[in-house]
Amino acid sequence: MSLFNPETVTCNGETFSIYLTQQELEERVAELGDELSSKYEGKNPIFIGVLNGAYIFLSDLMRQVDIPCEVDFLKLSSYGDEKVSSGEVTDLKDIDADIEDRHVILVEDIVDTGLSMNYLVDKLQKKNPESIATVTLLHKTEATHHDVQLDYVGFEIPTLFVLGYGLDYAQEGRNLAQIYILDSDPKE
Ligand SMILES: O=P(O)(O)OC[C@H]1O[C@H](OP(=O)(O)OP(=O)(O)O)[C@H](O)[C@@H]1O
Ligand code: HPA
Repeated sequence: MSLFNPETVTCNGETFSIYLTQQELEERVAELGDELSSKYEGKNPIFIGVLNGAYIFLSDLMRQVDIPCEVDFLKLSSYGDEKVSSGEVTDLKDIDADIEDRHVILVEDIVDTGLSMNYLVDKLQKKNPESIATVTLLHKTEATHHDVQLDYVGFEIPTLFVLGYGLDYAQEGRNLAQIYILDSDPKE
Protein backbone atom coordinates (compact mmCIF):
# COMPACT_ATOMS: atom_id res chain seq x y z
CA MET A 1 0.00 0.00 0.00
CA SER A 2 1.08 3.55 -0.65
CA LEU A 3 1.87 5.74 2.33
CA PHE A 4 -0.04 8.51 0.59
CA ASN A 5 -3.65 7.37 1.13
CA PRO A 6 -5.61 9.99 3.11
CA GLU A 7 -9.44 9.84 3.34
CA THR A 8 -9.76 13.47 2.19
CA VAL A 9 -7.41 15.79 0.35
CA THR A 10 -7.33 19.51 -0.33
CA CYS A 11 -6.18 20.57 -3.77
CA ASN A 12 -6.07 24.19 -4.92
CA GLY A 13 -8.31 25.15 -1.99
CA GLU A 14 -11.05 22.55 -2.67
CA THR A 15 -11.80 19.41 -0.67
CA PHE A 16 -12.06 15.96 -2.21
CA SER A 17 -13.11 12.67 -0.54
CA ILE A 18 -12.03 9.11 -1.27
CA TYR A 19 -14.03 7.53 -4.12
CA LEU A 20 -12.01 4.55 -5.41
CA THR A 21 -9.47 2.90 -3.13
CA GLN A 22 -6.08 1.62 -4.17
CA GLN A 23 -7.35 -1.96 -3.80
CA GLU A 24 -10.42 -1.32 -5.99
CA LEU A 25 -8.19 0.23 -8.63
CA GLU A 26 -5.69 -2.62 -8.53
CA GLU A 27 -8.40 -5.27 -8.84
CA ARG A 28 -10.15 -3.60 -11.78
CA VAL A 29 -6.89 -2.86 -13.59
CA ALA A 30 -5.91 -6.53 -13.22
CA GLU A 31 -9.26 -7.62 -14.71
CA LEU A 32 -8.81 -5.29 -17.67
CA GLY A 33 -5.26 -6.59 -18.18
CA ASP A 34 -6.53 -10.18 -18.25
CA GLU A 35 -9.24 -9.32 -20.78
CA LEU A 36 -6.75 -7.55 -23.05
CA SER A 37 -4.21 -10.38 -22.77
CA SER A 38 -6.80 -12.89 -23.99
CA LYS A 39 -8.22 -10.68 -26.70
CA TYR A 40 -4.82 -9.65 -28.19
CA GLU A 41 -2.91 -12.96 -27.93
CA GLY A 42 -0.67 -13.24 -31.02
CA LYS A 43 -1.50 -9.69 -32.21
CA ASN A 44 1.41 -7.68 -30.70
CA PRO A 45 -0.81 -4.66 -29.94
CA ILE A 46 0.50 -1.17 -29.43
CA PHE A 47 -0.83 0.72 -26.43
CA ILE A 48 -1.17 4.46 -27.01
CA GLY A 49 -1.41 6.47 -23.83
CA VAL A 50 -2.88 9.96 -23.72
CA LEU A 51 -0.62 12.27 -21.72
CA ASN A 52 -0.65 13.51 -19.14
CA GLY A 53 -3.56 11.93 -17.33
CA ALA A 54 -3.29 8.32 -18.49
CA TYR A 55 0.34 7.72 -17.55
CA ILE A 56 -0.27 6.01 -14.20
CA PHE A 57 -3.21 3.89 -15.37
CA LEU A 58 -1.32 2.85 -18.51
CA SER A 59 1.80 1.85 -16.62
CA ASP A 60 -0.23 -0.28 -14.19
CA LEU A 61 -2.40 -1.74 -16.97
CA MET A 62 0.54 -2.79 -19.14
CA ARG A 63 2.11 -4.65 -16.23
CA GLN A 64 -1.08 -6.74 -16.03
CA VAL A 65 -0.79 -7.72 -19.70
CA ASP A 66 1.22 -10.89 -20.23
CA ILE A 67 1.55 -10.95 -24.02
CA PRO A 68 4.12 -9.14 -26.22
CA CYS A 69 3.05 -5.52 -26.73
CA GLU A 70 4.46 -2.06 -27.37
CA VAL A 71 3.74 1.45 -26.13
CA ASP A 72 3.72 5.00 -27.43
CA PHE A 73 2.21 8.29 -26.25
CA LEU A 74 0.47 11.33 -27.55
CA LYS A 75 -0.45 14.47 -25.72
CA LEU A 76 -3.61 16.57 -25.81
CA SER A 77 -5.02 19.31 -23.69
CA SER A 78 -8.57 20.60 -23.41
CA TYR A 79 -9.05 21.46 -19.73
CA GLY A 80 -6.08 23.75 -18.97
CA ASP A 81 -6.31 24.57 -15.27
CA GLU A 82 -10.12 24.43 -15.18
CA LYS A 83 -12.70 21.85 -14.03
CA VAL A 84 -14.76 22.19 -17.21
CA SER A 85 -13.68 21.46 -20.76
CA SER A 86 -12.64 24.40 -22.94
CA GLY A 87 -14.55 22.63 -25.73
CA GLU A 88 -11.41 22.67 -27.88
CA VAL A 89 -8.69 20.07 -28.16
CA THR A 90 -5.08 21.18 -28.53
CA ASP A 91 -2.60 18.67 -30.00
CA LEU A 92 0.62 18.90 -28.00
CA LYS A 93 2.48 15.76 -29.16
CA ASP A 94 1.83 13.06 -31.77
CA ILE A 95 2.88 9.40 -31.60
CA ASP A 96 6.25 8.42 -33.09
CA ALA A 97 5.31 4.84 -34.02
CA ASP A 98 3.99 3.82 -37.43
CA ILE A 99 0.62 2.23 -36.61
CA GLU A 100 -0.40 1.28 -40.15
CA ASP A 101 -1.81 -2.28 -40.04
CA ARG A 102 -1.21 -2.45 -36.27
CA HIS A 103 -3.69 -3.32 -33.51
CA VAL A 104 -3.99 -0.13 -31.45
CA ILE A 105 -5.24 0.07 -27.87
CA LEU A 106 -5.93 3.71 -27.03
CA VAL A 107 -5.76 4.36 -23.29
CA GLU A 108 -7.38 7.30 -21.48
CA ASP A 109 -7.71 8.02 -17.80
CA ILE A 110 -11.19 9.52 -18.19
CA VAL A 111 -13.91 10.10 -20.74
CA ASP A 112 -15.92 13.11 -19.57
CA THR A 113 -17.64 15.07 -22.37
CA GLY A 114 -16.13 12.59 -24.85
CA LEU A 115 -14.50 15.35 -26.89
CA SER A 116 -10.93 14.04 -26.50
CA MET A 117 -11.74 10.39 -27.21
CA ASN A 118 -13.89 11.29 -30.20
CA TYR A 119 -11.08 13.47 -31.58
CA LEU A 120 -8.41 10.84 -30.96
CA VAL A 121 -10.19 7.91 -32.59
CA ASP A 122 -10.70 10.03 -35.73
CA LYS A 123 -7.09 11.16 -35.68
CA LEU A 124 -5.68 7.62 -35.28
CA GLN A 125 -8.07 6.12 -37.88
CA LYS A 126 -6.40 8.31 -40.49
CA LYS A 127 -3.14 6.44 -39.87
CA ASN A 128 -4.76 3.20 -41.15
CA PRO A 129 -4.37 0.84 -38.19
CA GLU A 130 -5.64 -2.74 -38.49
CA SER A 131 -7.91 -2.07 -35.49
CA ILE A 132 -8.48 0.46 -32.72
CA ALA A 133 -9.89 -0.41 -29.30
CA THR A 134 -10.42 2.18 -26.61
CA VAL A 135 -9.84 1.76 -22.89
CA THR A 136 -10.75 4.28 -20.24
CA LEU A 137 -10.35 3.87 -16.53
CA LEU A 138 -13.28 6.21 -15.78
CA HIS A 139 -16.39 7.14 -17.74
CA LYS A 140 -18.67 9.98 -16.69
CA THR A 141 -21.61 8.41 -18.48
CA GLU A 142 -24.08 11.27 -18.01
CA ALA A 143 -21.57 13.96 -19.00
CA THR A 144 -20.66 12.38 -22.34
CA HIS A 145 -22.34 14.17 -25.24
CA HIS A 146 -19.86 13.46 -28.03
CA ASP A 147 -20.10 10.17 -29.93
CA VAL A 148 -17.54 7.81 -28.44
CA GLN A 149 -16.51 4.25 -29.05
CA LEU A 150 -15.71 2.76 -25.62
CA ASP A 151 -14.57 -0.86 -25.63
CA TYR A 152 -13.18 -1.28 -22.11
CA VAL A 153 -14.34 0.84 -19.16
CA GLY A 154 -12.91 0.52 -15.66
CA PHE A 155 -15.61 2.37 -13.72
CA GLU A 156 -18.70 4.38 -14.62
CA ILE A 157 -18.82 7.46 -12.40
CA PRO A 158 -21.17 10.41 -11.75
CA THR A 159 -20.73 13.89 -13.20
CA LEU A 160 -18.42 15.18 -10.48
CA PHE A 161 -14.81 16.34 -10.76
CA VAL A 162 -12.31 13.63 -9.75
CA LEU A 163 -8.67 13.71 -8.76
CA GLY A 164 -5.73 11.34 -8.28
CA TYR A 165 -4.12 8.30 -9.95
CA GLY A 166 -2.95 10.51 -12.82
CA LEU A 167 -5.93 12.90 -12.84
CA ASP A 168 -5.16 16.48 -11.89
CA TYR A 169 -6.76 19.70 -10.80
CA ALA A 170 -4.65 22.54 -12.28
CA GLN A 171 -1.76 20.04 -12.59
CA GLU A 172 -1.82 18.99 -8.92
CA GLY A 173 -2.94 15.72 -7.37
CA ARG A 174 -1.77 13.31 -10.07
CA ASN A 175 0.48 11.52 -7.56
CA LEU A 176 -2.37 10.47 -5.27
CA ALA A 177 -2.59 6.66 -5.27
CA GLN A 178 -6.40 6.62 -5.05
CA ILE A 179 -9.23 8.47 -6.78
CA TYR A 180 -10.95 11.31 -4.94
CA ILE A 181 -14.19 13.14 -5.78
CA LEU A 182 -15.02 16.80 -5.24
CA ASP A 183 -17.21 17.35 -2.17
CA SER A 184 -19.61 19.67 -4.02
CA ASP A 185 -20.79 19.83 -7.59
CA PRO A 186 -18.36 22.03 -9.58
CA LYS A 187 -21.23 23.36 -11.69
CA GLU A 188 -23.14 24.72 -8.64
O1 LIG B 1 -13.90 13.68 -22.37
P1 LIG B 1 -13.25 15.01 -22.26
O2 LIG B 1 -14.21 16.07 -21.78
O3 LIG B 1 -12.50 15.42 -23.49
O4 LIG B 1 -12.20 14.90 -21.04
C1 LIG B 1 -11.23 13.90 -20.98
C2 LIG B 1 -9.84 14.44 -21.19
O5 LIG B 1 -9.55 15.46 -20.23
C3 LIG B 1 -8.34 15.16 -19.56
O6 LIG B 1 -7.25 15.73 -20.23
P2 LIG B 1 -6.74 17.23 -19.98
O7 LIG B 1 -7.08 18.07 -21.16
O8 LIG B 1 -7.20 17.70 -18.63
O9 LIG B 1 -5.16 17.03 -19.98
P3 LIG B 1 -4.27 16.12 -18.98
O10 LIG B 1 -4.48 14.69 -19.37
O11 LIG B 1 -2.88 16.57 -19.24
O12 LIG B 1 -4.73 16.39 -17.57
C4 LIG B 1 -8.28 13.64 -19.62
O13 LIG B 1 -6.96 13.17 -19.45
C5 LIG B 1 -8.82 13.34 -20.98
O14 LIG B 1 -7.83 13.37 -21.99
O1 HPA C 1 -13.10 14.98 -13.47
C1 HPA C 1 -11.99 15.21 -14.00
N1 HPA C 1 -10.85 15.29 -13.24
C2 HPA C 1 -9.63 15.55 -13.78
N2 HPA C 1 -9.44 15.72 -15.08
C3 HPA C 1 -10.52 15.64 -15.89
N3 HPA C 1 -10.59 15.77 -17.24
C4 HPA C 1 -11.87 15.59 -17.57
N4 HPA C 1 -12.63 15.36 -16.47
C5 HPA C 1 -11.80 15.38 -15.40
